[in-house]
Amino acid sequence: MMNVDDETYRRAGSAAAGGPPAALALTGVTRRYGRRGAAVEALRGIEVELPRGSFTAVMGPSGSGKSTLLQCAVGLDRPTAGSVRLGGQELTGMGRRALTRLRRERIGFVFQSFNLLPALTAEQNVGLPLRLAGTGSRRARTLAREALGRVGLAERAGRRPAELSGGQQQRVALARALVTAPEIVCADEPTGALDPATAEEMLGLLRGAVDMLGATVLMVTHDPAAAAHADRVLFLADGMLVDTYVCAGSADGADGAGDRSGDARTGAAAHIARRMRALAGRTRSGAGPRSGPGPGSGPGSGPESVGGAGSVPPADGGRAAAGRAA
Ligand SMILES: Nc1ncnc2c1ncn2[C@@H]1O[C@H](COP(=O)(O)OP(=O)(O)OP(=O)(O)O)[C@@H](O)[C@H]1O
Repeated sequence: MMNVDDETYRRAGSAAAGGPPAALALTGVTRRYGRRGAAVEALRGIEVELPRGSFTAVMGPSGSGKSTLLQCAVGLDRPTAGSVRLGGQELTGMGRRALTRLRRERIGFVFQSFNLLPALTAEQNVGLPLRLAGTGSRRARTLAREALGRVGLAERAGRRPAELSGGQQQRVALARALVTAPEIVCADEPTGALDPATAEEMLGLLRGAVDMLGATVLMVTHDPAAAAHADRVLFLADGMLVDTYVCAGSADGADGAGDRSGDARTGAAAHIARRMRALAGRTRSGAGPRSGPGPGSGPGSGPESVGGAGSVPPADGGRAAAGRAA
């Protein structure tokens, strides 16, 4: 395993390189909350592209901007500056209704707390996005059953959430996220409420959605073992993208490419955990979430970079690392 340059991601995802547009592209994304002296810069100049059919994890200390990044990426929040493109379409200028529709039809969501409707059966929950998009009930039912079959819950289609275990509920949520064949699946701590064995099952299903269905997954997690299932891990600190790690099992991992064994993942998880510890140490030692605009004191601007080849050179306030993750 190693931390390699993200050239492959740039090539695979960049419309500028003549290929199809990336599933998702963030350019110079900044999100500032509040005003003047009380302003918090939750994101500062994020540059990232997610190629189609890739699995990207986002990690970082508490308050580093992970949720804000996810929300800006899927049109739930609006960047203060910068561009967010889904399949080449710019989201930042879209109206609220158009964004709601786009999210419903083109983005799948999986949340830590499952977010299933308790009065509906598993099948009805999974079919709901289709029904909202105008699909007829019979067709929605067929597709929902297929999606439930893919997560191993065909037999539970008639159960309500309260009659399912936590892991089963999260599998229903994944089936619901995938049923519209979305351009991106956005997973916010999808294993946060699951025990380790159930979490592994869930991550295997997410990984399978990428490998078998060609889904593009963007997942926020605090868990290095979960992140190790991804192709690439982005590390945020103080609103900046300060490091990236390409997992061994990724087709792009130069060392151990394609090795998705448990051993490879364990090694990747240990490596990711070390980088997180380094980031947490740096954040504790003085670079909390920034107040007010301006470059300078983030973890990426310290005397040494965090973690290796994808890290931030000290002089540029983090923008170079952001560029490398594009
Ligand atoms: N609505 C808001 N108003 C003001 N500040 C906000 C708002 N949302 C987030 N922030 C601030 O932006 C920064 C980034 O927050 P964010 O929730 O994105 O971090 P995070 O990495 O997801 O944290 P955690 O791991 O604790 O969930 C924090 O300093 C937070 O306090």
